[in-house]
Amino acid sequence: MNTENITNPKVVVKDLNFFYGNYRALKDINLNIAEKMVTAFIGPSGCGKSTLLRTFNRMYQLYPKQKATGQIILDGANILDAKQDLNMLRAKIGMVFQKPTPFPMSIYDNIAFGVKLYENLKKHDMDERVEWALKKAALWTEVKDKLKQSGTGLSGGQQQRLCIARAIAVKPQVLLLDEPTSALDPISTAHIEKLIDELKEDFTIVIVTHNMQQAARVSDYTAYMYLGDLIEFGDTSTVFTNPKRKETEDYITGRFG
Ligand SMILES: Nc1ncnc2c1ncn2[C@@H]1O[C@H](COP(=O)(O)OP(=O)(O)OP(=O)(O)O)[C@@H](O)[C@H]1O
Repeated sequence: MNTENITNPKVVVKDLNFFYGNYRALKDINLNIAEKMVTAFIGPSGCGKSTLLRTFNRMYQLYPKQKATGQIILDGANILDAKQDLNMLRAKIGMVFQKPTPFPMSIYDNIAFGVKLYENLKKHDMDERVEWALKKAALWTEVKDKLKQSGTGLSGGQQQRLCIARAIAVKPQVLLLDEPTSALDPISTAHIEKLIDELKEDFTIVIVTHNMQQAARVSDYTAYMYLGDLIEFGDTSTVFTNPKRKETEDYITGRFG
């Protein structure tokens, strides 16, 4: 049911369970993530959206009591496998958080820092990469004359675009966005939504959002979750206009949640 219409998925989630200690926060999730499309995870608070997103780059690895079972397959390999190199994984799967988190360094270095972890570029090539990432993140014209200034001096919306530029600078295949606009004003939010639409030309995007209008605007596919279960998954227009499950309909029409 959760894989229909996605014939060539970028990421395949198979029988995924997630545990915080003894608490099972994700229950037998099966899901295909379409390549170079936007997939949104929606559902009421605590349903497991962020937990699911974070399994994709093994964020939970930092916490000994957290555990995932099942498979998440990227490029034919299970990224949950103990043998998976986490640095390589995070180069392939980038993440942007809810609150803009620029490093306390210059705009230029915010971008170059991550690239240096993976590639040994000459100054000219690094300059080009920084410009490329800032252009992709629709921030270049605003910052090109102040690349040496601190990233923390930018506005909230600009900081979030800097974080997106930082994530894409290492040329990941998948970009995870965890409520990327919830700390932003409506104009900055519109800017980021437009950007998401442009970025899917190059990247596979997965977004967690509390805002259903946002999910409807930016995503191609939507997954509705409740209490750790994936209740419904499908193309966004169907999920929003003609959901198969009553629980989904109650949530998206605001009768619940
Ligand atoms: N560090 C943790 N330790 C124990 N339980 C946790 C932890 N983080 C999340 N949980 C629990 O796991 C479940 C899923 O949480 P998660 O944050 O993934 O939900 P969410 O849908 O993203 O919620 P929200 O929309 O409020 O951010 C919730 O019941 C939550 O209380």
